Amino acid sequence: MQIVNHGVQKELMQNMRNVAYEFFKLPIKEKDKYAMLSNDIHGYGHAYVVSEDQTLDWTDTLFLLIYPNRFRKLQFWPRTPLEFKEITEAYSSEVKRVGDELLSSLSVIMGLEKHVLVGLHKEVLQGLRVNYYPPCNTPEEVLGLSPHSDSSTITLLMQDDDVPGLEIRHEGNWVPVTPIPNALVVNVGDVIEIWSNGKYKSVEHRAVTNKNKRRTSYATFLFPRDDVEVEPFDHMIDAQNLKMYQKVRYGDYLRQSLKRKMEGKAHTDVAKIKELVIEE
Ligand SMILES: O=C(O)CCC(=O)C(=O)O
Ligand SMILES: [Fe+2]
Repeated sequence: MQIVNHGVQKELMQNMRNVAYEFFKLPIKEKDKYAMLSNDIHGYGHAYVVSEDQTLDWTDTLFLLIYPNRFRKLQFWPRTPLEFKEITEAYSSEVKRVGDELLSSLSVIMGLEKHVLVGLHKEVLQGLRVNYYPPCNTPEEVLGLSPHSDSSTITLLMQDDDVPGLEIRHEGNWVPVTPIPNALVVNVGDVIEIWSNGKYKSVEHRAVTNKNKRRTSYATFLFPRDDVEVEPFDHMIDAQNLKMYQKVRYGDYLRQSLKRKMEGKAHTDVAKIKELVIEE
């Protein structure tokens, strides 16, 4: 879904776009000062290696853990432009407010008290991934971001207003998510899929490239702490809806799925119960 009237000021959204673009415009040498280390998720990085033919996705990314504050690794936060930190903090705190509200509503929709879902995270972790897709001469030959679902609980995504690119898989087809100016796109992530025993499916999506225009997207992921054990809620399981997912430690699940990222939803197999024994 896309949400509007979320209360995040459009000036703040635009400032976030501006500082991110200032960063991606820097020479590679400057950006590489924040380069992601091979065993880490923080910092500036290039695309994931995707398909068997080793095609790279047409994107540069910057990933930062924002909350809880103690998880920040400030050495990976761009110092150019100067306002980057301040604006990223202001933007993220606003998105956090909207995210908390969404988690409360989801909790109620899933038949739980308002605060239960947030509580189950132990702490809600919030990460920001900025994806920068330069214009691409051959958009039919390369993807911006290969098909995947997010390993988060939910994702709140800001798109550029004037350049489409995001597509979701619906009934076997790729359907563009046409940007609504200043809306936030909300994706159901894998954690909701597991908790709901598959009733609310994480959405498979991808980003395509554009021949003439650059595009940037800003994905805020909300997810549980590593030590949280995620499994379907008892009240979502019955004789008609057998338990489809086994208990997984979230940290293990996340690491597994980052390794296999971008093969559609293949990484969710880690949590799926392989053989369902149906008792008469
Ligand atoms: O660029 C987009 O719209 C999609 C980004 C995305 O799916 C992600 O960062 O997980
Ligand atoms: Fe995504």
